[in-house]
This record gives sequence, structure tokens and C-alpha cells, in this order.
Amino acid sequence: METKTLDRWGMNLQKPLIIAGPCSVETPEQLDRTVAGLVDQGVRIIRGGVWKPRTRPGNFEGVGAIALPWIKEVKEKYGVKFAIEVANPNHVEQALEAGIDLLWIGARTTVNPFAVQEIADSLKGVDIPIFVKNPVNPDLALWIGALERLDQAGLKRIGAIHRGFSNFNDTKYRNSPMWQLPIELKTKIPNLPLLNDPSHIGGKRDLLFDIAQMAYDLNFDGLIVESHIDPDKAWSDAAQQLTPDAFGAMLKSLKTRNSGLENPIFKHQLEQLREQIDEVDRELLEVLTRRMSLVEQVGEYKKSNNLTVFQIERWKKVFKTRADWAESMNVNPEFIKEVFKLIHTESINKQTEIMEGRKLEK
Ligand SMILES: O=C(O)C(=O)C[C@]1(C(=O)O)C=C[C@@H](O)C=C1
Repeated sequence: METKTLDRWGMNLQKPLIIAGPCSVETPEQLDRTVAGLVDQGVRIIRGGVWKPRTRPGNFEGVGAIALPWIKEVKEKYGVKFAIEVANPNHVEQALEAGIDLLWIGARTTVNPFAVQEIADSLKGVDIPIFVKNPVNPDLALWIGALERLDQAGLKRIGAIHRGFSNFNDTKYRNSPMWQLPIELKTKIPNLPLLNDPSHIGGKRDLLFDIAQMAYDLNFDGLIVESHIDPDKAWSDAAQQLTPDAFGAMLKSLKTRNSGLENPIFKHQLEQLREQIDEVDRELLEVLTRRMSLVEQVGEYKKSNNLTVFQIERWKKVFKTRADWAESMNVNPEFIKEVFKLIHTESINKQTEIMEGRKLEK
């Protein structure tokens, strides 16, 4: 898909692009005071939820279209641009009529191709920047699919927002970052502007800085952050919103990184290290190939002696010892466990092929 990098969006946008504002627009006063605070911190694009899709009914679901004139007012008063979430063509129509500058599609909408297509159709012929949040589930194809629907509708300024993924196992984050997914997205669509949403990943104020710094380290194009003039009294997402002052302080402490290799000395050192990594990776592959050849020999033995492919006692031992070895070598045992789970799955597949005398479908 074709999309323009941020510097070609024609709105004088620079990397890092910063969007901040309340989770929900609540009252004209709350909006005005929050925007005033954020403008003081140098923020030029404000976010604010008008329609809020919530997981369960009975929670505050946004004030709705009555917020649109309030938004118009702060836009004029402070000269800011405004971004809101749209979940259906009706929202799109009202947002465009109200002169909203940027749109985003939320995580609960991205999961539904029917809904995304309807939004894309309602935007045909309209030239407005639009961001797509990742779907709630870690499904890269669904995320890309939503971006492609907008691309096919003719939108040229499309971006993505990484807000983390639902994961019942994760106790630290509200939504697990699963950084490998935005990295894969960027690898597949390098031009795509990619923002990080530390508020929804963290769910708690004190986690935001580390998440945002990680995003900067990974060369994200910017941040979208929830900020409220009085976070503890916020009608939604109270625990994860920052005051404009706290947000300003966070922005100042974040370290931006260079993606290019301007310094020739550093470039040379990096190239040398990369050459060594190439070599080590080749060795790693050779070792894996050797291991797989042994596994295949075990497979032949199991076939002639009619033994099961999966040997639970041996597998438990392999799994435990490798994690212990990792610990003693100062390598993260959780990482090694994941590596060995993958290796074991491949062993099982290879031996099953040997047993059944046929290739398994990939
Ligand atoms: O020890 C075996 O029986 C093997 O086939 C090797 C191996 C492994 O990959 O380490 C593979 C499958 C078994 O479930 C256990 C271990």
C-alpha cells in the first residue's frame, strides 16, 4: 500500500509527532483548561474522545456530538488541530462537518472488517489524515487489512497507532505491548507513520515514561497520550491520564534517538559488529541444523520401534535444564524457554513427517 511519510502530510508535522488530550471530552470547561495546559507545554494537536466504545455497557460512553461545538471553540481559541475517534459513517459525517482535522479508528473497530469498510467507504474522496489503532487481538493481518481498506478508498495520509493487545496473562500492562507486532508492521510498510499510545498499554500513569522511551528507542514516529487537567476526577481512564504539566515533564525527559548513521566512526564500528552478528547467526543455523539431524535420527528410531513422537519426560527434562543453563550463563531463561518451545515444535513436526512418510501442511 502507498502512504505518505509524516513530513509529506502537509501540516507542518515533525517527528516526533505529539498528540495529547483527554480520554473523553467531558465539559467545555474541562476541555478548555486541558487544552490551555497542553498548549503551554507546546502541544499542537489535541485528542479527545467524543464517542467512547466501552467493553461493557453501563460505563460512561462519551458525551457524543454535543462536544463538537466545544472542540470548534478550543480550535479557534488556541489554534490547535483536533483528533477524534470514529467508529461508523455517522461519526465520520459529523466529524467532517465539525471541521475535525484528524481521525482515528479504535482497537475495537479495527477487529471488524465490515465496520472498517463502511468507514473507508464514507471517506471516499475526502482527504483527511487517519490513524488505525491495532486490533485488540494480536493479529497483524487484521491491522494491515484495515489500513489497506483506507488505502483502497483513496486516503493518502494514513498512519497506525500501537496501543497494545489484550492478554489475560499480563499483570503489568493494561494491554501487552508485544513490540514485535509494530516492528513487523513497520518492516512490511516502511513509509507508514507509526505512533505509540503508552496510556492504553500502561493503564497506569507511572508506566508511561518507560513505554514511551521504548517507542522512541524503536524509532516510532511519535506519541498519542491521554492528558486531563484533573486526572483523578476523569470520567474515564482516570488511572492512566497525566496532567498537562506532568505530560510536559515526561516529554522533556524522553531521549530522542537518531535512526541514521551520520557519524562515520560509529558507522564503521556498527558495520564491524553487524558482520560479526552475521557470522554468529550462520553458526547458530549450523548448530540448529545439526540438532535437527539428530532429532531426525531419533525419529527413524522411534518409527522402527513404534514409539510415540512426543516424549513428555524427556521434553520436561530438556525444557528445565536449558532454562537452568541459561540462568547460569546470565541469559534470560524466559527467552530460552520460548526458543526451546519453538525448537521442540519443529522436532515434533519433523518426526511426525518421518512417522507418517509425508510432508505436513505448513
Ligand atoms: O528425545 C526425544 O525423544 C526426541 O525426539 C528429541 C526431542 C527434542 O527435540 O529434544 C523431541 C521430541 C520429544 O518430545 C522430546 C525431545
